Amino acid sequence: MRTIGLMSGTSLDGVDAAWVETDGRTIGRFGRRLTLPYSDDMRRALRELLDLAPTLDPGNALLKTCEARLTDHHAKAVRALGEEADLIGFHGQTILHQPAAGQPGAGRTWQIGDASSLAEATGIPVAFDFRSADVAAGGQGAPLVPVVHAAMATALEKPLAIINLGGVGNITWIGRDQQLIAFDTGPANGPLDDWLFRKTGQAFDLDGRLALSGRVDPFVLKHLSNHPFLRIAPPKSLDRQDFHDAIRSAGLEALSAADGAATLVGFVVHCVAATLPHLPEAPQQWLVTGGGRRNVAIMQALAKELPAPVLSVDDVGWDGDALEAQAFGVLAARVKLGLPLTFPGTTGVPKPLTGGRIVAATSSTAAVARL
Ligand SMILES: Nc1ncnc2c1ncn2[C@@H]1O[C@H](COP(=O)(O)OP(=O)(O)OP(=O)(O)O)[C@@H](O)[C@H]1O
Ligand SMILES: CC(=O)N[C@H]1[C@@H]2OC[C@@H](O2)[C@@H](O)[C@@H]1O[C@H](C)C(=O)O
Repeated sequence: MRTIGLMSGTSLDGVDAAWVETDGRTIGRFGRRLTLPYSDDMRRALRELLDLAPTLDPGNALLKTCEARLTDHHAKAVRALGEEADLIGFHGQTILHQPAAGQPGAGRTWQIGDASSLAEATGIPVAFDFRSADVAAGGQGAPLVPVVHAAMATALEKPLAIINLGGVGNITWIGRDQQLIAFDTGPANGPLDDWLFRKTGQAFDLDGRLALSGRVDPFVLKHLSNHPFLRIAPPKSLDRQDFHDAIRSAGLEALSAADGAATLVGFVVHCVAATLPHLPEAPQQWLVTGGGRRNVAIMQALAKELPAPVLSVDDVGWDGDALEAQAFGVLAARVKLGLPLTFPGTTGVPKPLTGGRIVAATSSTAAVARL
């Protein structure tokens, strides 16, 4: 199947799009990929939505405008890619994530984006709503990408850890017998980006330069490191805003911009190291993906903290900028083929679970024609 995966992650930096040929279990070929960044205005509107999301009415005007703009931005990304495809995997933008572990029907996860409009705009069927069946079954609804990591890592030595450092961090651990364990590690670039924006007006700490010029404050780091999330056994997942209050009250505000950035980097890395007690066996190597792998301060601190070599996924031939988008291309194929998306070891569902829905351009065209 020729698919286009589309991901708009928690860092709100833009839409990643990637072309993949796949049968859902294996990858035939990766094709073109691109990122279509959001304007500052769009990023501001999305961030506002995240703050409002817990009490947001589905008919809210800002929500509707944002959703339409977001969908349009995804359609532009597909057009810019300029590739033919049989299916699009459209993650949408998570604005709220509140799973209720082990309680079927009690949690919720909310990704905005209008799949029918995207199918209409592109003429390609769209797989979407990847997380809600899992949450409805009492799973965490995240992470979803681990099954794709496992498909890509067949030739690599195990046990292996893949760390994704986006707005939030997550880990995929693959054992010698292909056992899969995955969960969110803690905040990653989200709080760091917010700090940089507040203190310097920059969207993020380019290459970690500011953090490298600062010093970790041991008291603030200790305070943050006591967060109970880190001790909870997996499965576990996070909303981008989950650590917001903890970070606000940790004493960060008294620090300089550079020391605050260094301390937040220290915390991101501590969260990764804190996964070790939750893993059946220490990884032989750690592969880092997501934008955080470009932050030199993060990569240096990871290499110091972790007991095995730390590499970027690009070092084993993967594309760390495209990986999540590629994964949603593969997951789209899995939706179409009725293959499971989530597993007891990834989201805590009792047994492997299918998910997602597909909408085709023709159905919505027919619906429009009937009006
Ligand atoms: N050159 C760089 N130097 C430092 N940090 C960078 C660099 N490039 C990207 N980043 C960081 O990576 C972030 C984007 O990462 P990524 O695209 O993996 O996140 P995402 O996919 O939106 O999030 P998630 O995986 O949580 O859904 C940026 O917000 C920024 O903080
Ligand atoms: C609810 C949600 O959108 N979660 C994201 C977020 O960003 C990183 C981490 O938190 C991960 O659990 C997940 O994304 C990746 C793509 C996943 O599901 O594998």
